[in-house]
Amino acid sequence: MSNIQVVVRCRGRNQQEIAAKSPIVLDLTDDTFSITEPYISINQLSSANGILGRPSSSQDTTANKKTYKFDQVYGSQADQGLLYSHVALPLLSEFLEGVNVTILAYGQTGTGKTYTMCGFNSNNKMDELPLPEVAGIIPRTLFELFEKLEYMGADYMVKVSYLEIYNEELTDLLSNHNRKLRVHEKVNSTSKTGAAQKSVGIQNLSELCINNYAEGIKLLKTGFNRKKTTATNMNETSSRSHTIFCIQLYRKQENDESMYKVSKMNLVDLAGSENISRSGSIAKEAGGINQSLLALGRVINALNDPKLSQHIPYRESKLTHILQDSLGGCTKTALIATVSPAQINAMETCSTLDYASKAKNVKNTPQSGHDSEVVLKKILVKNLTNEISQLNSDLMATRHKNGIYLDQKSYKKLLLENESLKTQLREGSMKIESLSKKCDALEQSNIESKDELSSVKSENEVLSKKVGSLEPRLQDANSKLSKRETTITFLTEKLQSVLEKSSTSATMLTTLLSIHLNASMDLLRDTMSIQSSSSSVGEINDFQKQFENDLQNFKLNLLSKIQSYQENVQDKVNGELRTTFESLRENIHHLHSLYQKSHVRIQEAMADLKVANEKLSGYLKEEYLTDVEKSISDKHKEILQKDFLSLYENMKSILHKEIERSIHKAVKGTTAATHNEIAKEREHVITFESNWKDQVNDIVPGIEKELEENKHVFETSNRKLQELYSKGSHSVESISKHKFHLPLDKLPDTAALPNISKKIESFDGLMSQKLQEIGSNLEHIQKFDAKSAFEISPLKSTNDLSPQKECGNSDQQAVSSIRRRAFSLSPVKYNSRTPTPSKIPTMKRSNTNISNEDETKRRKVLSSINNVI
Ligand SMILES: Nc1ncnc2c1ncn2[C@@H]1O[C@H](COP(=O)(O)OP(=O)(O)OP(=O)(O)O)[C@@H](O)[C@H]1O
Repeated sequence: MSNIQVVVRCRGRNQQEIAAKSPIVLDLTDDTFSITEPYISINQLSSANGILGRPSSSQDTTANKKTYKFDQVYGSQADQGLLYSHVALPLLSEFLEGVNVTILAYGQTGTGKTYTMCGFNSNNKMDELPLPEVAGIIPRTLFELFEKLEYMGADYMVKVSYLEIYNEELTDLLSNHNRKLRVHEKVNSTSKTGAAQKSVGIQNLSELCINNYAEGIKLLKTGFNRKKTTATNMNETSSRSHTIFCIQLYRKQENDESMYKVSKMNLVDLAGSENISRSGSIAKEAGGINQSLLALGRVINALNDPKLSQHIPYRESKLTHILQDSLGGCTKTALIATVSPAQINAMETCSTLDYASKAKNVKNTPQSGHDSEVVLKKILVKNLTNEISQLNSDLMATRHKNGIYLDQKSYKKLLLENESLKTQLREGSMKIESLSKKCDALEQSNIESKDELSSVKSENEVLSKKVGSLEPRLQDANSKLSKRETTITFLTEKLQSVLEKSSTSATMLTTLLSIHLNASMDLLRDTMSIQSSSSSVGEINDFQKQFENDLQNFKLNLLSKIQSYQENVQDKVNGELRTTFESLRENIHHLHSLYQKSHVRIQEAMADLKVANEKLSGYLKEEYLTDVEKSISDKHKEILQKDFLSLYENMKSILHKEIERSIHKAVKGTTAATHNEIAKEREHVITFESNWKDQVNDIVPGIEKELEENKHVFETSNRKLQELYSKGSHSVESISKHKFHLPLDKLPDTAALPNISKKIESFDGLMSQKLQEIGSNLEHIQKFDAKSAFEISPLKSTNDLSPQKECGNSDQQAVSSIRRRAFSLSPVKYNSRTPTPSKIPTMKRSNTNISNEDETKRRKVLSSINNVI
């Protein structure tokens, strides 16, 4: 078992951070690289963004410092080569030994994940060697892999694939086809140990063979350019997706030549783990990215916690499902956490470091040698042969025809795919339907919530109106209360003064009474002293005593009464009035607190309403409306497509009908016109025929006569010729006889030769005279024809029917053409040396208005009549 190796890479401050004058808050043991003291501290707990998260127990925390420890820490001075040689190269060696390895780059957007993994930019050319300084882990690994394989002289095969995970959707970055990719678990039953091993694979993902570094880098570049990137606040070319570049190595085993060891290297560039609002990424997208990253976090948490380790939630996201083996599985894994040193990113840096320190505790059980996946050579060759034969059959099919052709198997496969796509489409449309229903329901609920909102608003308005109306009343009550309070104090004061006055007057009264009493007593005493001598002194004494007693009683009575009155007043003032006053005050307080509570409640309700309103409008703006817009546009597209198809069909049928109707009309019109023409022509022909017959009847006897005469001349000439011939032949025979039977000393008689030649010459003259006579006769016939209503027209051969040619021909040509035509019609063979004019003249109507078409028709008719005749 070994822990995931966790490495932190801190880049230097970028332009944005420098421009923001954001100070460096990260403290590293070494600005380049530290493996012996791999500490990293954040200097400030509070940042511009607020309080940073609480440190976990494994971190040292002083008041303003939070320190983490990792396996390796790289600073801004560390270059690509250094990181590669310490992190990737050891893993490459293990990979060559047959161990599955994974390197993950994790961190906030713009901190250098893609830089670390690929190092591409528009200027550098990775396909040129030596590798540029900025080349990241993938190009360096590809280069080193082939170097090592060549050095080892191993029998190997390398395949690569490039996968993108964007919003939980998989894309094959090395394929032009948009085939649906599916994560599936496969069982590698060909393990050497015989035990069935499970691994996660991706159906339909292209795995392309590469033979050298250049081929590998070409594929990497192709896939890299297809990645989804957007400009965010933090990075102009921010990768919005997770990508996995996978290298698979099949290496022949040294001890068993029939077996190939298979190892896999996953090079993962994760999407930014940023805070949505700060990075400026689209909410849904960031949600999708974070869903995978959160799932990754949960997997790491579960792997950390023995209680949760019973069920590791690998299937919560595509990313964790695919990387199942890399986290807590049989793969040797390294995580590179990239961070920014600036204070403005301190929050994200802290959360990245927290994440990374949790990952540090995850334990994997990398397998090497006999435990790793082994494939029989036969199976490997069989797989490859199948692949090649399929490609070949596709190629053959394509070569034999133009366009894209597939062999039967591929076609069937395509059909199956097509069928499954159709099913998916159906499912999709069903989903759309259900979604649109949900949309409707949402719309309904939205309307309801709007209604609710408006009713709450109106209630709120009523309440605020009530509050408004209550406020002056409360103020009124308050002022009344204060007035009453002043009245009460005034009254109390008055009462107090009255009481004081009454007590003083009572005292005064008592003193006055006692003075008076004392005076009366003195008077009485005086009277008594005067009357002491008298008899009634005893009575007077008694009366005096009685009077004194009564007076005393009265005094006491008065005092007690005054006291009770005073107490009564006091009680009244201190008791009832106070209680009334207290209850009044309490009431006012109660009323005030009630007012304040209702005010607070109303304000809370207003804030809640505002939040709900914002949420609703945000939801409506960002998700609901986008979804609705998308579904509406999809529906629109679908409807438009349908409409277009039906329109197209309608147009087609209308056009067909129109064409048929036009053809029918044209045929009808042409037939009628033709019939008309034929009828007209027939009339013409009939007239011509009768004329012709008349003409022929006139001409024929002359011709017959001429012929008869010529016949006679011919016969005589013929006879003469025959005679001459027989004579000649006799002479020849006799000559030859003479030649062969005469003795050599006897020469033939050459004196007869001049005679013979003379005879031949005279015969020749006779013949030419006769021929001249025939010619003049024919001229005579022609002249005769020209005078009549018809002229003898050259009956052209079919090749000479064009009117221009006819018009352009000279008389000479016309005559020769008459002759040619006549010969072509005559059964007598054409003799170019002695052309014989046709005995049956062809005719042409002298009327020049007749169109060429009519002319042609007429000629045809005449020629056919000619033939018949
Ligand atoms: N260590 C480094 N040295 C030099 N430049 C760096 C370093 N790290 C990153 N950069 C530069 O910072 C910029 C952003 O880097 P990068 O695109 O790799 O970020 P990221 O983490 O992959 O972002 P995102 O998640 O948005 O794709 C790039 O221009 C890159 O060249």
